[in-house]
Amino acid sequence: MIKINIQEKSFNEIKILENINISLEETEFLSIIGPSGCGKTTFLNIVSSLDKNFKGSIDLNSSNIGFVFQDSRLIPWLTIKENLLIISKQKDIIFINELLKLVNLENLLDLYPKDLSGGMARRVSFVRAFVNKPKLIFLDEPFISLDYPTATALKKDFLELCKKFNTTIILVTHDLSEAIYLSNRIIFFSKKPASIIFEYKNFNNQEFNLKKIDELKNELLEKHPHILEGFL
Ligand SMILES: Nc1ncnc2c1ncn2[C@@H]1O[C@H](COP(=O)(O)OP(=O)(O)OP(=O)(O)O)[C@@H](O)[C@H]1O
Repeated sequence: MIKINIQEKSFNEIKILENINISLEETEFLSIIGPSGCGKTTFLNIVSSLDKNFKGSIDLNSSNIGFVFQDSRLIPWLTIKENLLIISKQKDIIFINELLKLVNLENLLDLYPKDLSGGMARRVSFVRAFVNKPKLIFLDEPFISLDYPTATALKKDFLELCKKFNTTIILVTHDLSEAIYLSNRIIFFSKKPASIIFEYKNFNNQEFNLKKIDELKNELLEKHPHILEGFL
């Protein structure tokens, strides 16, 4: 069980987050959605212990965590193999090869990041998050600026990896359709100072079906129009 209790986070006496209490079961996939600038990245920085300057407490139940960011953050002078090995605690090239195979990247090991397309580099950054078999992965808008087919294929493969390794996920996104497709729980933040305004849980989104996702989205927005507060 992961326990997040953020009573308050401020920058220069401006309150950014308040009263955010979340308990997360293992293997849950939680999406956090909220208006631009409301404090989602600030939240992720606190929860992932990058930022310890806040009132409250975080209990992750594990220190083995992975990250995926908006950009790939691969080290340009290292090959893909070296980029993955450098963060691998076990230096386990067999496991890395297996991961790359799962996302159809097995032929890239000796290439450099500059040799990859943006979509392939982002794929590698997803693989990198799994290299140490983390209990928990944090993702900050990881599908942003990818074209639709590339993002869709990557989302499918990512869900497979999450299932295979029983990983708990916290994803920050602007995109409600993406959150509905990927997660089994969505928490909506208000505009700044962000607090939880709504939570949506256990919806049936097992298969990728655009029509179904749109229906769920429209139903949600019709029943709970206040979740759009701050977006408009
Ligand atoms: N280091 C900092 N010092 C001062 N203010 C900051 C700092 N980091 C973030 N902020 C402010 O905190 C607020 C929330 O920023 P944050 O990046 O967490 O929002 P966000 O919801 O992730 O935004 P976006 O959706 O645009 O990515 C913003 O007003 C931002 O200017």
